[in-house]
Amino acid sequence: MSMLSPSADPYAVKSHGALSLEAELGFLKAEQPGPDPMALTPALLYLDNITVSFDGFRALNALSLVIGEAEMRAIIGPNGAGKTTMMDVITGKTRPNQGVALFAGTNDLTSMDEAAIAQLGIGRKFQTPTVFDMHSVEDNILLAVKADRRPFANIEWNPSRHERERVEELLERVRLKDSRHRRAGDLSHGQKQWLEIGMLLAQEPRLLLVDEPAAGMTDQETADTAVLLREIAKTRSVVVVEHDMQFVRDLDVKVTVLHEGSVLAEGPLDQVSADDRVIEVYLGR
Ligand SMILES: Nc1ncnc2c1ncn2[C@@H]1O[C@H](COP(=O)(O)OP(=O)(O)OP(=O)(O)O)[C@@H](O)[C@H]1O
Repeated sequence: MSMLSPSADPYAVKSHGALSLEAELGFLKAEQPGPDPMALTPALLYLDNITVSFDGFRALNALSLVIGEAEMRAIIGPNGAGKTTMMDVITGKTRPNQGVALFAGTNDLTSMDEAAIAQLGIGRKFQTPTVFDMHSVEDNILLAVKADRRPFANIEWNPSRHERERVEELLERVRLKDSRHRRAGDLSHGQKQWLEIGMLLAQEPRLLLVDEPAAGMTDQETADTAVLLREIAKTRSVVVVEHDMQFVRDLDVKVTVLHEGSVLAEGPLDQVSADDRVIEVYLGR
């Protein structure tokens, strides 16, 4: 069986869905020696040779990254490494100067606007939670369930049975069932983060981008968030940018280290944290 891998990915990702397109585009690489057990999923997100320049400064420099279906990946790296810029490219906020960004095989993210990319099923959670403080937890989730991505979706306020069931599922999933009647503004910081994750899940994203979820959380909330994201990643792909190394350890997933706009190292946390280059530019500081 043919194996594919982007130029900077040492892992052999089985990329069945994107095979013919990548072959057409000329990305077919040589046979890899053997499958990597951490990467036996079809590619959902495929970035290759992405460069973003701001007035000549390369915030991303020939960045390549592949995320599989239902894979969670942690992205770490020093300030200014390009983590936010990478998320901005994936969500269409920033256009790369060069490179390929494909989603689910055939969707060229570099030619789509932010709304169209969200519609494809890419959800983004920023560091600061944005929930409707004056509304109850339950109503926040219901509003998100109502914000159906399909055109001509029902805009009646009275929730249907299906919508009620969905709200229950989501409240359960993000551990907020007991807080359903509380004002969102009265939740703890960690609970607000979970509420926003629940609102994003209401949109059924195939890929969830999460920016520093553990920042400002208590130790218990941080540990619970790792469990929550691991549950979510059973059925969806998740990319988590994080500086909290204990949280990254709890996620227990493949880690990509960015530095100066490129991938510096990739692999299990124990492996990358023993890498001299990673220690020098990030962990050893
Ligand atoms: N709009 C912009 N104009 C000019 N330079 C920018 C712009 N956006 C980002 N940069 C620069 O690009 C580099 C990468 O920034 P980016 O925010 O992507 O890094 P980061 O890894 O997310 O950092 P942090 O961990 O601090 O959030 C930085 O040097 C930043 O100053």
